[in-house]
Amino acid sequence: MSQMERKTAGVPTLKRLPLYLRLLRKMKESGEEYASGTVVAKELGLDPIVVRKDLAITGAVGRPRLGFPMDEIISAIEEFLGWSNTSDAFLIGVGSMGTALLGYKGFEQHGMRIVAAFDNNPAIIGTEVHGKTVLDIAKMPELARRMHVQIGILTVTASVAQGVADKMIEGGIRAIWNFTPTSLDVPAHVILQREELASSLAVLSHRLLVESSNI
Ligand SMILES: NC(=O)c1ccc[n+]([C@@H]2O[C@H](COP(=O)([O-])OP(=O)(O)OC[C@H]3O[C@@H](n4cnc5c(N)ncnc54)[C@H](O)[C@@H]3O)[C@@H](O)[C@H]2O)c1
Repeated sequence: MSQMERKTAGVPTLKRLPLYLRLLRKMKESGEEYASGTVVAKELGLDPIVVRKDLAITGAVGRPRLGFPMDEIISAIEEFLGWSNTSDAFLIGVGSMGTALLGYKGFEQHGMRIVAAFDNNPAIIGTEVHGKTVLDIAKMPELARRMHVQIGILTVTASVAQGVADKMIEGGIRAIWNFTPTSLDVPAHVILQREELASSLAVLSHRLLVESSNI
């Protein structure tokens, strides 16, 4: 499929697809050969109509009364998310957050491999963190270019985030996963995804507050 033909989906659908994938991989492991939207919806506590629409957008075709052949639906979701080919990523800022992300082995199952980590602190450069030797940030743009790295994970101190993002872009990085609270200014061709634990916590705290006042 060419880039021009590729369908896109809304953010809520994109966020649900990994949940389906995790469940379907588990179902496959336990020997199931077909998956129906109804079963997926029931397992995940979602509306079956929503699940059916989400799965339809991946282009997978269900069989009457059986559902989707397991391998087909799994490949269709992986393909749709761009997870069928693993993309290389650089991580910049090997502090508490960066170290935690470097230690997470699950990213490869989700289409991303952290191939190198960088910092500017001489006490950190050259040390090994979760099996990766931390490199000097000064080498990052040149290495990104040479290795054709497309994804940059930004876990530096907030005040330097823009400058480091500029360096990523200089190195040809096209997608930045921004864990800092800094709003980045980037050219239109660069994809930004901001991760904010405080936003999720706000939802949790508010729901707890409402539930508590209703008891
Ligand atoms: N997204 C979230 O929900 C969330 C949660 C906690 C922290 N954060 C943010 O994540 C970032 C990292 O937090 P942390 O607790 O790991 O901080 P930290 O101080 O432990 O780590 C920051 C790292 O960035 C490095 N660094 C600083 N300037 C640099 C530069 N110019 N080039 C390369 N490396 C540089 C530092 O040497 C350090 O190793 C912060 O911006 C913080 O606000 C985000």
